[in-house]
This record gives sequence, C-alpha cells and structure tokens, in this order.
Amino acid sequence: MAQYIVGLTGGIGSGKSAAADAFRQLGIKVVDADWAARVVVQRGQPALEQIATHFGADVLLESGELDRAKLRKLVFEQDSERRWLEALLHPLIREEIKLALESATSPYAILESPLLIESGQDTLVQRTCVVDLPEELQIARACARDSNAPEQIRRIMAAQLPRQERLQQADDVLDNAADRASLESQVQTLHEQYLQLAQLTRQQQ
Ligand SMILES: CC(C)(COP(=O)(O)OP(=O)(O)OC[C@H]1O[C@@H](n2cnc3c(N)ncnc32)[C@H](O)[C@@H]1O)[C@@H](O)C(=O)NCCC(=O)NCCS
Ligand SMILES: Nc1ncnc2c1ncn2[C@@H]1O[C@H](COP(=O)(O)OP(=O)(O)OP(=O)(O)O)[C@@H](O)[C@H]1O
Repeated sequence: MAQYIVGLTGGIGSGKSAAADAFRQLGIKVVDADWAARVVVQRGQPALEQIATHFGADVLLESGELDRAKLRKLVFEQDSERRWLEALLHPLIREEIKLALESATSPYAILESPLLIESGQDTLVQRTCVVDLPEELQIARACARDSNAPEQIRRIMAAQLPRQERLQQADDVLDNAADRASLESQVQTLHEQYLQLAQLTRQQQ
C-alpha cells in the first residue's frame, strides 16, 4: 500500500475526475472507486449473479453484462434497494481499492471516490480533499455531461452527504466553481503540500 494516501471526494459532477486527471498529469497514481465498482460486477463475478437474482434477469443486457442505466434507475428510486446493492458491493469495492493502492509507486497516491466518507473508505486515507462548488452548478454540469434529467441528479445527490457535512470533513478544499485552469493551479499547490507530507510520513517511519 502506498504510504501516504489522499482521499479525493465530492458529489456527482463536482469535478473529481477533472481534479484526478490533474494529479495524474503530475505523475501521481489515482485509484478510482467508480472503476472498482465496475470491476466487481464484470461478467463472471459472483456479485453480478447475486444482482440478477435479486433484481431479476432484466437488469442484464443481452451480452450478459450489467444494464447500468436500468439498475441506476431502480436503486435511486428506492432507498432500500440502494442499501441492498451497497451492502453487497461496498466490501468488494474496498478490497479492489486496497489491491490497486498496494501497487502504487508514486510518492503519494489518490483515492478518488464519490462516497469516500459515506462508505467508510476514509479509513484507508491519511487526508481528505473535497472538490466543492455550488449545488446548482453541480447539477448543471452533471446534467450536461450525462444528458440526465435534473430530478435524477437530485435523487443521486440526496443519497450523498450534503455539501456542508462533506466540507466539515475536509482537510483541503478544491473550489471548482471557476474554470479548469483554476482547478489545475489549486491541484498544483496541494500537490506540493502532499509531497512534503508524504516525505514527513516516510521520515517518521
Ligand atoms: C447504480 C449503478 C449501477 C449506476 O451505474 P452508472 O454507470 O450509471 O454510474 P456510475 O457507477 O458511473 O456512478 C456515477 C455516479 O453516481 C453516484 N453514485 C453511484 N453509486 C452511488 C451510491 N450508492 N450512492 C450515492 N451516489 C452514488 C456517484 O457520484 C458516481 O460517481 C452504479 O453506480 C453502482 O453500482 N452503484 C453502487 C456502488 C457504489 O456505491 N459505487 C460508488 C463508488 S463506491
Ligand atoms: N472547472 C470546470 N469548468 C467547466 N466544466 C468543468 C469543470 N470541471 C469539470 N467540468 C465538467 O463538469 C462535468 C463533471 O466533472 P467530472 O466528470 O470531473 O465530475 P465527477 O465529480 O468526476 O463526477 P462523477 O461523480 O459523476 O463521476 C464534466 O463534464 C467536466 O468536463
């Protein structure tokens, strides 16, 4: 496991991927929880079978892969179904994340996760960085990206920590209300701090 891990979190459409790309450009290994969530439900994985048994074979595409759009609709319309899915997937996602972090060789690593705090993945990290922006801008960007209805995005946001509660958990905040250049220069500043913190941690061991 990389010795110093920074958790990068924020609500749907906040700009986590954009921030993560900027860290990658600086040579930092990024492990993405949404990627791990895809790995654990690939064809042939036991979790995919359990999902098909619980929700019915309708949640599979003809190829046998998960129909993610269908499952997305089902779980964000009913809290109990979302909780069932999370209870199945979160422990598997955590193990996948740990494996990926173990192979990180950069001076520090980033764990990018929309549910870093909600799912307890923050126990895997030394520091929490929150990507923040006003909710209306978050909704507008998330809708534009996925051509999703605002109501769908609001439902997903309702399943995530409210903005203020997330900010209370932050060691660092990336303000993503302005353009990408502004985000990238904030990432550069944090990167320099993280290099120092990672070095201090190594020296103390
Ligand atoms: C419901 C699923 C199939 C929808 O898939 P889809 O490809 O449409 O979306 P994707 O996985 O790319 O997620 C997009 C965004 O939705 C939000 N989101 C996803 N799952 C959740 C959840 N359980 N609670 C709140 N927000 C969520 C996140 O902001 C995420 O970045 C998928 O999100 C899923 O399997 N979710 C449960 C696993 C999970 O909690 N993943 C989040 C990372 S730990
Ligand atoms: N500073 C910015 N200015 C304008 N558009 C931006 C900015 N940052 C991100 N975006 C755009 O907003 C959308 C959401 O950003 P991004 O995909 O990085 O968010 P995310 O937090 O990773 O979302 P999710 O949780 O859904 O994976 C994308 O279309 C992205 O290109």
